Amino acid sequence: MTSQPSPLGGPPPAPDAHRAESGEAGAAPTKFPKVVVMGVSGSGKSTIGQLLAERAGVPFLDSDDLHPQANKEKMAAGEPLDDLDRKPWLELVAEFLRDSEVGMVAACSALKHSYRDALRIGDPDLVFVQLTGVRELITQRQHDRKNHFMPPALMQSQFDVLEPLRDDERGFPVDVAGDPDDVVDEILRRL
Ligand SMILES: Nc1ncnc2c1ncn2[C@@H]1O[C@H](COP(=O)(O)OP(=O)(O)OP(=O)(O)O)[C@@H](O)[C@H]1O
Ligand SMILES: O=C(O)[C@H](O)[C@@H](O)[C@H](O)[C@H](O)CO
Repeated sequence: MTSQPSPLGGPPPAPDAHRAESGEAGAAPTKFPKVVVMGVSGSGKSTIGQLLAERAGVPFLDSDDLHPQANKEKMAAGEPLDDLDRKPWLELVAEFLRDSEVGMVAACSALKHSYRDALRIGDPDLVFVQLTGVRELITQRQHDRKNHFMPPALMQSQFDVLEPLRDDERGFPVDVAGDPDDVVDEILRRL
């Protein structure tokens, strides 16, 4: 990972920024983990991921920025990505996760178990926050969003491909019906 401009955004690294909120006074600060905010298109990965990173004081990576141009063009043309399209992209995201010396938040669809396995190569302790919600709500939000390469016609394939988190995967689902600040409050409580 040398020639690519860094898509890592957010404030400077602050490894101790996330402190135990309910711990006793003087409790040791907890180190913020590497977190992947995952889910189908329109579930709010970019919105929630960015806000979570801001509130935790850690860098944010939007994995959409790492898609090869060919992937973006394929989606824009109404064709869903397949495993082969996603493989090099997931490897790149895993590299960013591996190379970060501090906790961070990445927004990445990570729809299948095998994709999450590929990301865990970057950090075996990754925590996945799966954004969930009623399909109509997510589809509506995705539809209402402007200026994005992902066409609403691909929503069906996103839900078809999604394999929800299994019990043996570190992480938890979070409902996205509420406003973004409330969703992030819940994530911070549960991390
Ligand atoms: N909790 C929320 N409440 C209201 N609107 C939301 C919420 N979360 C996201 N949105 C809106 O829904 C739309 C989709 O959100 P966003 O772009 O963050 O999703 P995404 O999962 O990153 O999508 P994609 O993977 O296609 O980039 C945006 O217009 C965003 O402002
Ligand atoms: O795995 C995938 O199919 C892709 O990552 C998509 O989820 C898009 O990147 C995203 O939704 C578009 O914004």
